[in-house]
Amino acid sequence: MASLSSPPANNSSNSPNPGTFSENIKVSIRVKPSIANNHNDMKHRTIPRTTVDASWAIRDNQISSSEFGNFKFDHVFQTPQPTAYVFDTAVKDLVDQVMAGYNGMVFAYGMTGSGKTHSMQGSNADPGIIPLAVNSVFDYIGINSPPYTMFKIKVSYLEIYNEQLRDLLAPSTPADDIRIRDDPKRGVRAIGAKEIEVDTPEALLQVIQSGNNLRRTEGTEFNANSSRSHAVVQIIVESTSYPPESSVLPLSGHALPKNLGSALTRASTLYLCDLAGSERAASQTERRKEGAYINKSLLTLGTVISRLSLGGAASHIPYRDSKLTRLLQPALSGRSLVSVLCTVDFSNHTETVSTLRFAARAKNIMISAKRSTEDSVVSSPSAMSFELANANRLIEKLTNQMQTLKMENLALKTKASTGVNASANNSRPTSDGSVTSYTLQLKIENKILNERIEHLTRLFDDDHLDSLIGATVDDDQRLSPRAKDDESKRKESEYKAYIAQLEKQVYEQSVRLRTSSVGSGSVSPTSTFFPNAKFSHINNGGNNNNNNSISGAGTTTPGSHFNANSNYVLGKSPISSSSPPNAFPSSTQQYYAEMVAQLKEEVDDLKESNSDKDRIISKLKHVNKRKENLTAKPLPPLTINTHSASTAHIESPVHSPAYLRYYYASSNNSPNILVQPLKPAVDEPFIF
Ligand SMILES: Nc1ncnc2c1ncn2[C@@H]1O[C@H](COP(=O)(O)OP(=O)(O)OP(=O)(O)O)[C@@H](O)[C@H]1O
Repeated sequence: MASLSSPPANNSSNSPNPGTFSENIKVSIRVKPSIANNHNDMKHRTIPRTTVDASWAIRDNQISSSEFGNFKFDHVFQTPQPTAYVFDTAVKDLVDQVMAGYNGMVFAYGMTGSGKTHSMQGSNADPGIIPLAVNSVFDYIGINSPPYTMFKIKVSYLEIYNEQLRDLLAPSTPADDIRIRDDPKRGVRAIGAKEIEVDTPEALLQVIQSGNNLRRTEGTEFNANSSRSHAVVQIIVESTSYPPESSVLPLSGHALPKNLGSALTRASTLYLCDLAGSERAASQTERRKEGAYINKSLLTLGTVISRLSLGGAASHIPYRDSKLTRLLQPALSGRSLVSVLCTVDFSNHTETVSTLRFAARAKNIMISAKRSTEDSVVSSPSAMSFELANANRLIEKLTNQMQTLKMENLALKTKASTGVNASANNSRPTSDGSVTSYTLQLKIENKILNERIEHLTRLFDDDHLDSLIGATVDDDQRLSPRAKDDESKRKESEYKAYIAQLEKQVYEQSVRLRTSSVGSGSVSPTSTFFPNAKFSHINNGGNNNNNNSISGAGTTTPGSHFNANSNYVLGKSPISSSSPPNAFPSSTQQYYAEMVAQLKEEVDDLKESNSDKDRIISKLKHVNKRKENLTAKPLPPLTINTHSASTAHIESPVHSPAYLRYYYASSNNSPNILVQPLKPAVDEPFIF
């Protein structure tokens, strides 16, 4: 296996003697899941069958067949290992070594439909080696890079279609303008190909995606989405490492020295290739022509690999026989680290054997990778800004990771506590998930704000207010809350005064009864004597009845005094003038007592309605205050963690379930919102 003759690749040093990295090419096999494992996925029924009957066994990274023998590799991957596992096992170290100044190449090789594009490009659900390598590059810059090292990342993306080079980042560039030449600094490279500098993984992935969109794919008999070209992403890494004295760089706010003296610059390239698949003759002429070119370049690649595997014994390596081998020459020539991923589908034994033989030959190739290095004098001003940029990238990355973890954590908690069964798509954030989530968040925020405005408008609407207060005081007049309050208080004091008056009468009558004889003839109080009157005014002083007249039997007219023409009269004048003392029956005292009790009840009712009003008024004051607060300082936005068509998980700065319930439950169109308060007011999350 690999022997190291240099310090570990990520141990970047400023030693003038660059390390040499000697090892065999790393070769891995990835076995496409069988149709039996994918019976729901008809697109896997693409590989032509052969009649060879052989069964393959996999053990300890060795693939064996009784008919074709044993093949031993660095790794053999099978379902259900995802591409991330393949990457971590077979590619990640190589990417780190490229970051430390070595050239490196990863390519997928195999027959059509066996999973090269699946492995290299992948999908949102199962990202491929290319996007994983991109993230790894920036991880290195943010986390593993040595101090005082600046990185510049550039990318180019070329396609070789029918032996013609095509720039996927500048498709209008004529094929003839892109030439493969020896560059004294970077070795063999495509001159004229566009290189785009990027400083975030997102930007790099976007550039690659724009190239993918231009890549030629066609449906063939063997693969519904077959790559008809070889695609080569080149990530060019330029790094500058400052000498240890850089550590005396003044802190920000102070002037930097004019130059930092001698620094080491390195340039290395990571080649990521998704090759077109070897294939049998197609029925369409166009496909046949493409297939011929594909096969020819793969044949040359096979020959180059075969010759390289002979070591010093091979006299001539035919790099120039195809554009593919010429472009990959720097990576194949033994100076680069190489990891080959061969994809096989056991359902086609002939192609499987052919691929395994290619892989076995590649495994024999010994490489001796050299770390590029060059002394240079670098002036300083950008040093700190690079450090800052690197630190910012790290912060951004860690923040994103934290967000993802929070989302996953919340989704898991929610699932555990509510039994909500998130779909596979929801359980894993997708690359465009944040955009969708952000849009949803804005929509919901918008909805909440609109509803709050409506709610507050309703509360402040005079009609609504009157109906609220009118319901408790039974007042036809549409008064302001304050006027209604005053009115109610006034009535209460009238009642109290009247009760006092009645009590006084009762007292006087009882004194009189004690001192007078009781005559015949009685006046029976009836329930109509004092109906549940709604007194507006009670004559409580200064009138002709000497404060003692009151009448009942029927309703009183609001605002009127008690009517003297009533059926029953209680008062000094009539009693003293026309009735004998016995005009007051013994039951009268009891009656008065009942009347007093009844009036007390009414007073209590009034008090209660008063306190209802107080509550409403204080609520209105509270709402008013909140309205002012809201206008002055809107509530912090809710954070949506995960969502699906029907459920969104939100962290809310508001700790009131009732508040949230109000704002979400009022619309039928709103999704179910699962709210987890930041500082939970309740133990369990609640669902509206
Ligand atoms: N390991 C795997 N796991 C799941 N699906 C796979 C796997 N390998 C391949 N497939 C599926 O098989 C189909 C063909 O794969 P893919 O397009 O990657 O083949 P290819 O080798 O790139 O073919 P071509 O050379 O024609 O471009 C795709 O639908 C892909 O998703």
